[in-house]
Amino acid sequence: MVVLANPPVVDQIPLLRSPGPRDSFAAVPVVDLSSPGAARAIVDACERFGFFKVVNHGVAAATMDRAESEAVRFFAQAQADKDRAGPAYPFGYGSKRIGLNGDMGWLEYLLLAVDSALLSDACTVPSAAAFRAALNEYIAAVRKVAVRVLEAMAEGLGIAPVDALSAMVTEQGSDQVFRVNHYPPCPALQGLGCSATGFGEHTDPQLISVLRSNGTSGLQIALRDGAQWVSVPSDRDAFFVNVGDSLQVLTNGRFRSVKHRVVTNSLKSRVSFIYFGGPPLAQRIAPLPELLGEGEESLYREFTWGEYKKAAYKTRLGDNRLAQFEKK
Ligand SMILES: C=C1C[C@]23C[C@@]1(O)CC[C@H]2[C@@]12CC[C@H](O)[C@@](C)(C(=O)O1)[C@H]2[C@@H]3C(=O)O
Ligand SMILES: O=C(O)CCC(=O)C(=O)O
Ligand SMILES: [Fe+2]
Repeated sequence: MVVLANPPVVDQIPLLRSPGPRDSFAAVPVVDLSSPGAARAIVDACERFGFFKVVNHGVAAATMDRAESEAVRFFAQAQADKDRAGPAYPFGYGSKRIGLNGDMGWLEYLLLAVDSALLSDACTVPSAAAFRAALNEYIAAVRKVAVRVLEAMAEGLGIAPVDALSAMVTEQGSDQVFRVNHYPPCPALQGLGCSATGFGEHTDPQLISVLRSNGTSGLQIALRDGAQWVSVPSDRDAFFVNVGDSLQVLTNGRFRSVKHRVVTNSLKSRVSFIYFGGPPLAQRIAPLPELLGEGEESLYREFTWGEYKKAAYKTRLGDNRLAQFEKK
């Protein structure tokens, strides 16, 4: 039997079949955030895919471009300088290792804490004033998008008050995380019919994640409960929203947290920004009463966000983190 070894450069990184043109997800739901139909369209997309694209979001292209070029400048530094911004846990620069339980990907990243609408003062990385200012401008803007999306969800679901969901990510002590990912190209795999895993398959544990990337594709989502992976065509002018595990529980499974992953490109680097909206640690995560039909029970045992986060951070990326909280 012939066993094909990974080329040494991607040793330890799982390989995936390279996406072909037929794997492209042309039907990604697009929500025009300025339209009166946005609330309905968001609920529909969350029920079908747990994922959608947002256009007409009102964030200036200059805000996104500035943050992107500062990030490119950061990652272009010598490895020793970037390492000085590490380790990634609890917050800082990391490379290839994702989480603390053995996951590896072809990427480097900054994992950062957000306090209110700004990078937390406790998070001294990144230290360059221009990069911090650009990220703060971006974070304030993307957080507003997250709030508008969560308000539209509440409206579409018929939940009052309109900030029933958004308040969870804006109130004092909310657990917001911001991540900058850089996936360098992986030319060693060019023409081999496979790609390196950038970020392995997973669901996000929070309520929602709002993602923006440069024009390089790589993001894939799982359709039909993981039976099929499709590539999401990149759009540097739009945001992409993931339903997270906590929102799945708050809606008693009506919205599904979307399984997603990133595959690397052999020639172009991908830079992405992701805002993760999580509630305060003490927030109880349980289905909203308005969403439970008569006699309908929660599908999950009760837990707080702090309990869920602690359990989630003990799991591997691809594990089904919600399974241990499902009622048998
Ligand atoms: C392997 C892991 C990385 C992760 C913590 C975990 O143990 C399981 C959840 C992972 C995830 C996915 C979404 C976000 O990127 C993230 C910051 C999060 O909150 O949960 C990561 C965690 C991480 O990179 O530390
Ligand atoms: O980098 C990306 O495009 C997505 C990464 C992701 O899913 C994550 O950081 O949780
Ligand atoms: Fe994710």
